Order: sequence, then structure tokens, then C-alpha cells
Amino acid sequence: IHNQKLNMPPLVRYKIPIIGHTYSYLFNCEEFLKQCKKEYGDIFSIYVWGHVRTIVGKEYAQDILSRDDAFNFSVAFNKKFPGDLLLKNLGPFDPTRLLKDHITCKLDLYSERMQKSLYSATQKYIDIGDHDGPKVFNNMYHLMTRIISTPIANIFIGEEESQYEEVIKTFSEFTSDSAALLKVPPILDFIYPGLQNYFNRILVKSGLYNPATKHQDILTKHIKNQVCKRLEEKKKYGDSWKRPNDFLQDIMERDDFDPINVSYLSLADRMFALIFASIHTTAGGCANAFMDLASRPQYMQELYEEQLEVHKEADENGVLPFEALNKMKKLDSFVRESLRLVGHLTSLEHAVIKNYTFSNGLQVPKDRVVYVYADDVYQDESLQGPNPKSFEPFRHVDKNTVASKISKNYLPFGGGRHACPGRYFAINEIKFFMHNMILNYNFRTESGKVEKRKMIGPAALPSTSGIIIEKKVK
Ligand code: HEM
Repeated sequence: IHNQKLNMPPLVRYKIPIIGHTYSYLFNCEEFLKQCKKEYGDIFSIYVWGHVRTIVGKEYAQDILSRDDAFNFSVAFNKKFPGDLLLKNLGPFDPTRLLKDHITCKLDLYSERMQKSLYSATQKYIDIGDHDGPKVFNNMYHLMTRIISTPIANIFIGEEESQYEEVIKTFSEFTSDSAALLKVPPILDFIYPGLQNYFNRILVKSGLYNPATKHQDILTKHIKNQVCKRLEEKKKYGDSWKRPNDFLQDIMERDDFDPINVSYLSLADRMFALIFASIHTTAGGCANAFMDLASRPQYMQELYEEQLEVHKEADENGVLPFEALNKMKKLDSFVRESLRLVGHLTSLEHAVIKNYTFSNGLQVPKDRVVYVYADDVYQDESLQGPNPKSFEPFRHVDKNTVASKISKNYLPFGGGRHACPGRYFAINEIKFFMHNMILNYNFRTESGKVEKRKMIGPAALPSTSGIIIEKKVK
């Protein structure tokens, strides 16, 4: 009754009750949204999976990101995902603060380790024997989760524990195993909005389906090993103890860590929250950048020459100084282009946490979920420059827009106060990975064509088409 007073965005008309726009949204999303915007304007609502959702066009997209008093990302996420049940021991936790204090400001310190463990993991998982010649890989995303989990585990929980294969497996599989709960189409929401999540919560709570448990057992065991070992060694050697440098050690030295009464479950859950934010996203970024280059051999030589030049600064182990990242200007632009064209049609879903009025007078009620109409932002010439949706890898060179720099025409990391705090870490990892691949391997798509993103409704995933990789002959 309260909401009836609001001047709400127009609801796009539909013919079939209950199903509403679900079918068009799933199978013809790009055209469907274009048509909606044309007929209904910059902000409109659609009826999908039993929920009214509001799609916000480019003119108002920044409101969603900058007005964090009215729009919230986690609240929207928790409406469809039982994160609180999977990570029961998380406790109060500020991942952004922790990342800023202990990861982002130490990226130079971690640079050598990131490179070494990234390169050895690349070699291990790509594993092309010397005589085998070209080899076909059919799911780059899957391969990338393994590769990038290695340096992330190394920096998060240390050199020693990250040597265990089961730890890497847990880092790389936790997100996709948990996200299985998100992949079930929310059919039950047709009966009553929110029923699917209610049902999923019962599955997890009752223990019938808890994808996190096996990973929690593994990670808790390894964290406990390390913490006990470190506390003992510190006691034994006192000031002469050489502290390991990693995120775990930093957490152990924070004021809120109690060495007498350590909660290993809570330490593990904090790691899992960061794993959830970092692995799937970075692996997707790497897979897309790699597929985008494999699809466009015409840019290979230019990028190769840049990497060769940059690599002159490497030491005898092939490790680059941290500053070398800034010299990969063309590669950085390539990565930005790949992230710019990540391909989601709608993204950055946020829940409305208090009624909000846009400057055009339209209002969205508390509890509504709103989406940024990303495709609208990326089709716009005034925002993107000429040929806004064509992949032009060097369009960002010398434009003062490096790949980690958020702006209103570049949304892969969100924006505003909650913009992704892990983006510097992620970009460095993607650049080091690509640098190494471009220098040491030849790769191309098996089809010989440009492989596009795989679309599931409005969401884009890296293509799973075959890629042929072979070692460069030197
Ligand atoms: C290419 C890789 C990545 C992409 C595309 C990405 C994307 C995003 C996006 C879209 C958000 C939401 C921003 C918003 O609400 O406006 C976010 C938040 C976040 N990301 Fe990332 N991310 C990536 C890598 C990482 C990594 C490597 C880490 C950790 C090391 C990380 C940690 C976080 C955290 C903790 C948040 C929550 C911030 C908050 O709510 O204040 N991300 N990320």
C-alpha cells in the first residue's frame, strides 16, 4: 500500500502470466532489452522468475554505484545465495579494509612470488611435453582457475601450504561448487518470490547439500598447521624468528587475533570469502583476455614485441621488476579492452535498501532489485568513442586510463565506494600471465575464427571453444 504512492518505473507489458518476460530475458536478451528501452525509456521494470526487477540505463547507472545509502550489492546477493549458511563462522569481517591494509599496499613485495608461482603453475597445467607439438584446450576458464589459484593461495596462506595439490584444488573449486546453488534456475520463485532461496537454505542447513564442507575441512586443516607451527616457532626463536610474509601472517599480527584461543574455522571462512571474490573473477578475466588474443592473431606481433622489450629487464630467473608492469602499455590496453567488452548485458545487481528517487522523478521501492543496463553503457559512442562495441585493443593506449582505473564508461569492477578493492591485484596477475604466454607460446582458436562469449540470459561467460597452444621454438 505504501509503495502505491511511488512514481515507479514503467513495467514492460507481457502476455503470459507468471512467466512474464522470463523467456525473452533468457533467450533473446539483447534485443529484448533494446526494445524495452526504446519503448519505455531509461529506467523500466521487467517481470522475470516471478520477480519485478528494474533495469537502469546509462543515464542513471552511476546512481546505483555512488548512492550506497540506497543501493547495496551484498543485500541483493544474499537474496539468492545462502552465503551466511555456507560460511557460518565468518563473524564480523571487512574484506575491503583487510585487502587495502595487507594486499594492495604490498603488491610490489609480492610481485616476484606472484610471477614465479604463476609461471610454474602455467607450465604445470598447460603441460605441453617438449615433443608433443600443439595441444588443444577446451575450457580455458577451467584451466585458469587452477593456474591463478596457485599464486593466490601462495600469497594468502603462504609458500608452504600452497604446495599441496588439495589446497590448490580447494581454492580453485570452492567458488564453482558453491555457485552450483546459483545455477539452478529459480523455478520455485514462480510459485512464490523468494521460495527458491528458502528451499536452498533448507538444503544447506539440513546438510543435504553443502558444497562448502569438504573444502572447509581441507583449508581449516592447513591453516591450523601453519598457525600452530608459526606460533611455536615464534615462541622458540623469539626476535630472531624470520616471519613468513603472507596474508595469513598479517592477520595473525592484527589486534583482533587471539593466539590463546584461535578460531581456525573463522580464519578459514575469511579466506573463503576472499576466495569467493577473487578466483572466479580473475580466472574469467584471464580466460577472456587469452581467448580475445587467440581470436585476433593480427595483434600478436605488436604485443610480442612489447613483451620482448619489457623482458630485457628480467633477472636471470625471468622475473621482472614490479615497475615493468607500467611498461606493458599495449598489453594493459588490451586487457582493459577485454574487460570493457566482458559482455554482460545487465550487471551489478543491487538491492534497494531505502526508497530512492532518480533525478527524472522515477522512484524505486525498498527491497526491489535493480540492475545496471551494461549493454546500454557500452553501446554509447559519447561514452566509449567510435565503434563502441568493436574490439579495438589499443584504443586505451596513452589515454590515462589503465586497466585498473574505474570510470563511468568502464564497469567491470563496479564503482563508487564499493568498487572492487582487488582490482590492482587482479590486473597484475592477468598482465603477468599474458606476458608469459605471449613470450613463450603460440596460440590460436581451433576454429580459426573469433570466439565470442558464451551467453546465459544476460550473463556472459568465457568461451569454451578449443584453443590450440604450442611452445614457441626459440
Ligand atoms: C578481474 C577480476 C575481478 C573482477 C572483474 C571483480 C569485480 C568486482 C565487482 C564488480 C565488485 C562489486 C563492486 C560494486 O559493488 O560496485 C567487486 C567487489 C569486491 N571484490 Fe572484486 N573483482 C575481481 C577481482 C578481485 C580480487 C582478486 C579480489 C581479492 C583479492 C577481489 C575482492 C573484492 C571484494 C572484497 C569486493 C567487495 C567490495 C565491497 O563490497 O566494498 N576482487 N569485485
